[in-house]
Parts: sequence; structure tokens; C-alpha cells
Amino acid sequence: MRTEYEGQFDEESIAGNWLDQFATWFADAIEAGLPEPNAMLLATADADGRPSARTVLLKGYDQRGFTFFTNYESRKGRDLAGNPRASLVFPWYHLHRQVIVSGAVRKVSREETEEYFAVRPRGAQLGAWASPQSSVIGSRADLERWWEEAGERFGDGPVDPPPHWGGYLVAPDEVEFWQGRASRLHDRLRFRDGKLERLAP
Ligand SMILES: Cc1cc2nc3c(=O)[nH]c(=O)nc-3n(C[C@H](O)[C@H](O)[C@H](O)COP(=O)(O)O)c2cc1C
Ligand SMILES: Cc1ncc(COP(=O)(O)O)c(CN)c1O
Repeated sequence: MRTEYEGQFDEESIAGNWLDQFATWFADAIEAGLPEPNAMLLATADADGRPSARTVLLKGYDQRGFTFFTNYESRKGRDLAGNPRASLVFPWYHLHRQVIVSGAVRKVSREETEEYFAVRPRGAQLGAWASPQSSVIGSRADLERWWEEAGERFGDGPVDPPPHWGGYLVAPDEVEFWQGRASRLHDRLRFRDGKLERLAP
């Protein structure tokens, strides 16, 4: 398989900061009808430097960085507790683009978690209580029973976020915008320390 890329992306057309440029490309990804345009790969490493990666959904971004929600006791949660740094990749292959972020990670405020949790469907809210994310479990039936039990506990009342569930913010040190070009001479423009740099493809 071999795909030739075409695009136009340079120091003249890029925005003056990563946030505005990300907003433009994210809007393009939505406009292009990409499946799950807010899906991003999240790479972490444990305290011994052992890496792991998985997909999570971007739920917000602003000047501070990129936010996703998960289980704080999951593998990624344990990694981040011991080594609070991560890398994100937005894999927008159909547009011949990727955005790569790396930076420090911290938990968002409890208020921000509560605000987001409240708009999740009830089934997913109960799922957060039911699933000991990343643990080995005996069977699918166990998981479904824990979900039913969580539903019974909350009855008709609102479901609060579990204490072990919440958001993380990845505060970028660097954000790279990659545009595929012909002959593998791609454009790579990176914001770091407020400066724009061009990287060899
Ligand atoms: C498209 C997609 C989006 C996902 N979004 C999330 C998410 O936002 N939060 C989450 O905890 N897991 C999400 N998952 C599941 C994770 O990829 C992963 O299986 C889970 O978080 C456990 O990861 P860990 O064991 O490395 O901590 C998503 C999976 C896919 C395929
Ligand atoms: C386990 C898990 N937690 C959280 C999320 C985040 O998305 P949402 O809040 O929309 O459920 C996902 C999305 N696939 C998920 O699979």
C-alpha cells in the first residue's frame, strides 16, 4: 500500500498559536465527516518507563490544553500517577494530517468532572461505577451484574461520578501539525515555547 499525499501548509497559512491552528484543523476533521474526529491516541509510560497507548475521546480543549475523562485507577491512571506526562496523537489519516501533543498531565477540578459526568447518558454513568477499568474480571456476566447493581443503588435519583473517575488535562509543551505532501516531503510545523519551528519529514 502506498498513498501519495497532497496538501498545502506553511508558515504563512498556519495560525499564530497552537490553539487557533488546532481549532481550524479540528473543524476541518468534523466538516470532512471523519468517524470519531475527537478520538485521539493517548500514550503514557509507567514510573519505570514502560509505555502503553490507547484511544480516548477529546472532550474539551482551550488555552490550558486537552481534556479527556477516564478511570483514575485504570492502567493509564496508574501510569499518570507515577509519571504525569503524556503524548496525544490525532490520527486524521483521511485528511493526510496528524496532530501530536506532548506535555504534563493533571486532573481537572472535581467541578469540571461533575459538570461533564452529568451530561453522559445514564447507562454510561452506571458503567463508570460498574467497571473496574483495566482489571482482569471473571466474565461478561459479572460486569453486567455490577452494572445492574449500580442501577439499583441509584434508583431513580441522579448518578454522581465515582471518586475514581474524572478528567485529565494534558497541558502541551509542544504541539506539532503534520500535513502529508508529495514524495514524503511532508510539512511538520511545531509550536514549542511559543515559537514556531519546522521539522524535517
Ligand atoms: C474510539 C474510542 C474511544 C475511547 N474513549 C475512551 C475515553 O474517552 N475514556 C476511556 O477511559 N476509555 C476510552 N476508550 C477505551 C480505551 O481505549 C481503553 O480501552 C480503556 O480506557 C482502558 O485503557 P487502559 O487499560 O490503558 O487504562 C475508547 C476506545 C475507543 C476505541
Ligand atoms: C470506557 C469509556 N469511558 C469513557 C469514554 C468517554 O466517552 P463518553 O463520556 O462519551 O462515554 C469512552 C468512550 N468510548 C469509553 O469507552
